[in-house]
Amino acid sequence: MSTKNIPDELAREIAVEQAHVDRVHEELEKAGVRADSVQAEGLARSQFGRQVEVGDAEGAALFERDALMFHAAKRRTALDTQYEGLVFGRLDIDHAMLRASTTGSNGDGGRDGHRPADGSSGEDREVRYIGRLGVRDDDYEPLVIDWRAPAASAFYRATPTQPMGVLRRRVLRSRGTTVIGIEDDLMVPEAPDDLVVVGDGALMAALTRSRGGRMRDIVATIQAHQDEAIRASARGITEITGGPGTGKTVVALHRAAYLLYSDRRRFESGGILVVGPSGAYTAYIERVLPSLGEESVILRALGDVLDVVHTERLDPPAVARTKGSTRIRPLLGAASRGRVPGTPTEFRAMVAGRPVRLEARDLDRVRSQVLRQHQRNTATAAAQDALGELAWTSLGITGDREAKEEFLDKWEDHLDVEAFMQVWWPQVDPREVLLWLGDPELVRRHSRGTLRDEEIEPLAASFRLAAETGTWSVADVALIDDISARVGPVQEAPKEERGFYEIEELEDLSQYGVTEVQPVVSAARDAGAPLVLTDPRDKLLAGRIGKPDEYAHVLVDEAQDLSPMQWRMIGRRGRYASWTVVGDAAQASWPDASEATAAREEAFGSQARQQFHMDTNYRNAREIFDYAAEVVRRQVPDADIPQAVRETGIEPVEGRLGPDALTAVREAVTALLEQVEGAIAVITPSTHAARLAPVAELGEGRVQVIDPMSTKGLEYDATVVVDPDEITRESPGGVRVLYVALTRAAHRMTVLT
Ligand SMILES: Nc1ncnc2c1ncn2[C@@H]1O[C@H](COP(=O)(O)OP(=O)(O)OP(=O)(O)O)[C@@H](O)[C@H]1O
Repeated sequence: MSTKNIPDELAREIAVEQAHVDRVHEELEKAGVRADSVQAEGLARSQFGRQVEVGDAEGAALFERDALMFHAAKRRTALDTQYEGLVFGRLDIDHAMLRASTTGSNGDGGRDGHRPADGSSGEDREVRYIGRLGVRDDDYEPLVIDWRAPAASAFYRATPTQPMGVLRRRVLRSRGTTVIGIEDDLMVPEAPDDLVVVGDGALMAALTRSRGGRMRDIVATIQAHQDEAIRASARGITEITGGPGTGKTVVALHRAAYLLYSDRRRFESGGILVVGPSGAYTAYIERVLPSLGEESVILRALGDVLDVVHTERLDPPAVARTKGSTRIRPLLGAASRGRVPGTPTEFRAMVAGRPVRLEARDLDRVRSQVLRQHQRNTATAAAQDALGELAWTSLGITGDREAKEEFLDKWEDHLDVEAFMQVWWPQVDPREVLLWLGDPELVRRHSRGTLRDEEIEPLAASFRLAAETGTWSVADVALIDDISARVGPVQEAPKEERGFYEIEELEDLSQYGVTEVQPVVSAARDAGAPLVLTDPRDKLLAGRIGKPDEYAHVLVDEAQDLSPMQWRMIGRRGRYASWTVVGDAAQASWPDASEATAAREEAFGSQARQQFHMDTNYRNAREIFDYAAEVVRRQVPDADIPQAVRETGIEPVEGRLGPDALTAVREAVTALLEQVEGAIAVITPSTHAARLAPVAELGEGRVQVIDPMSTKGLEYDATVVVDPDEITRESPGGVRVLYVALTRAAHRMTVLT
């Protein structure tokens, strides 16, 4: 075996790998040119009709190639945007060893690479390169194998105890198309003489690097137990649990890429939805899938699940708790079924020569009866029919079938009836229902004892705040979705319905007891044009809420934080989906675990489960994680505590905030800016947030001042955790939220008490 890290040897090895990487890029260039010409040719054919007769078989082959080339080109655009190498791994396999082993045969996927080109010996030896996508040469020989292909699995699964025929696993580090480093792991006790071993191991190199503002993929260093979760069956519910920093998020994202590879037809057309806690989180992870060549996954924060509402605003914890609990559902149900404020309480007209008079009680009865069977927004015709029946009954005529039919026929076409229906049964936007609930009396009446007295006024006040500020809160989004499922999608008013005569009719509504008419579909929403809305009400009601999109796979991260109402919202999008669910109970901010579990079970249905538990912390230096674990263990004795693998010898620094918090934090940040190269977060409770904001100006964009809840799922090179006691006090999740804050730093942490 050769000696480690001799510069000449490393340079020689890099040159060998560079030669192969160059060849791959040449091939990819050729494929790009072919793709362009195929695209141009396809365009010419579609423009001039099918002038060239192509035999069926040839046509099919051409189509296949078109698709392949197009796909390669599409992926290449994704790859161009990031600098990590296309080829990142190499396996040196000994097939004789593989045959001799009794345990190592699974998952090898057969011979799929090529003979060593670098002078290494042996008939049984094979070299396989692993990359972000598969590339073949003109003879269809694989130059690189897609990391998700079965033939690549040994790259992730081989270990010294189960080498799967692998002698050496090599990770190539590249910048653009240039190989800049090599990290080898030997799978056998002694490497054959021709196999040089360099580097200190790829994982440690990856973990010690500095953290920027975006999560990076881990395709070159996926660990065996992570690979099992990534490649697990696409069916049913896959649960990934584990403590902080154990790679749950990054593993789940690689799983999404794997699912697309393994069943592209199903998952690309059916769609994959990834839901995370906040906009900061989706911005943090948004590069991972494109860097793996996948762009078709939809990322949504909990405040962005509906197409027309985008919000980051959080309610005060107590209000968020009321809104998140299913105890609010009776209120939403009653409000959605109730009388639309401002609509008529009486109907009077002459129909078929007979005077009809219906009172509030009659109208309420018809409304309840229709809404027992229909969604309000699609039940206009049913309501008009039911009202006609009641109108007939109210006349007290019995046994005259012909007269009844004549009456109902007239009823159907009557202009007064039509005009009445327009105002009595308007299309109801689910968001308007919430605005009605700004009235505490209405909340009290409709909630029928399911809400506590002290919950009612703060809840109503939160809807009034929405109306004043023109912003919904994150918890409101699930309520809007719930009401939407009850009232049904708002039907776009067909243009002819707003004919001239109707406008005239609508003008004289006082005879129906209507005092004020508000157009339910506002002009701004009707036009569909991008408008800058300044009126708070217009802002709240912008866009039209349609039916929820459904997906083939739903991935929920930080699942422990979803409220029961949020589970219901996500469940509506995954009724026929398989799921990947990622979470850690010890980091939960939602206080009522059992209610959330019930809602989550309902969303999953009876699908089969598979569970994967991650127990190695790859994020935090051991010293930092020990500090955090100590804090959480005291109050959450059953917390799922992982093992941190990386020691730095640098303990967290404890200091005092003192009377001048800004100076103390500024000093801490200034010191950290010297010590780390990447991102730094000042994690502060809201009490200090405004005062500490100026610290963000230090360090040219490297420093962020952020609240503890918003750091969910994120990580930094270093953190300053401000006033941990206050973080615990102000967060609904208490010490669990402090635990989140204390586990965000990879390399250094300062805690100011
Ligand atoms: N196999 C690996 N190779 C390199 N880095 C890894 C590996 N697994 C995890 N990591 C890194 O560990 C860090 C933590 O990963 P991730 O954010 O996915 O953890 P998590 O379990 O979701 O954490 P939390 O629950 O605290 O949000 C990331 O920087 C990730 O890239």
